[in-house]
Amino acid sequence: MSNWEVRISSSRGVPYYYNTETKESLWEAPAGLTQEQVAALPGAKQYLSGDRPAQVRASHLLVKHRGSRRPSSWKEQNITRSKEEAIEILKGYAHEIDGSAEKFAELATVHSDCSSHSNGGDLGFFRPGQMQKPFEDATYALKVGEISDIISTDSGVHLILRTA
Ligand SMILES: O=C(N[C@H](Cc1nc2ccccc2[nH]1)C(=O)O)c1cc2ccccc2s1
Repeated sequence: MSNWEVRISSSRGVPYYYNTETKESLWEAPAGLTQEQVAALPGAKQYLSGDRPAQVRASHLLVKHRGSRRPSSWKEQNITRSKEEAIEILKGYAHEIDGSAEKFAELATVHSDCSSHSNGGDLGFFRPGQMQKPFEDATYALKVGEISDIISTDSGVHLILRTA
């Protein structure tokens, strides 16, 4: 079939159609595709059927490493730890947090390499397409009040607490 897939526009937070072969983008479904064919496109289930709540809210505790997109933070001008070290550090925090939302906010405030540390790690509400994909997927997979396993994005390694 065609090389079309459904993506989300991060600037508009709405779905669009992208042809991976021609690199063409369309706001509306490509002509010539039946309803069934559109529904079967990669990404259609996730972005077209609206099976994800419009927005979620989460806090996170980020530990950056030398491979992070921006290996610097309010805490440390030049972050040189390895990803493996960052994971070990985060495992220690996860153990200390032990499922407590209060402990999560406390440790995020002191230890998170994200500027959201100043608000207990709270990122506020966000919609599909606004945060890095692994972070978004991990958040949507959580129930409200649940804390994620360690997840990795281009920014570093995170623990996520879904709050809404
Ligand atoms: O991207 C941010 N901060 C980056 C680190 C980072 N990378 C992230 C990737 C996914 C989710 C949160 C993330 N925070 C930085 O400080 O280098 C954000 C900070 C804040 C603060 C308040 C609300 C949203 C955001 S998003």
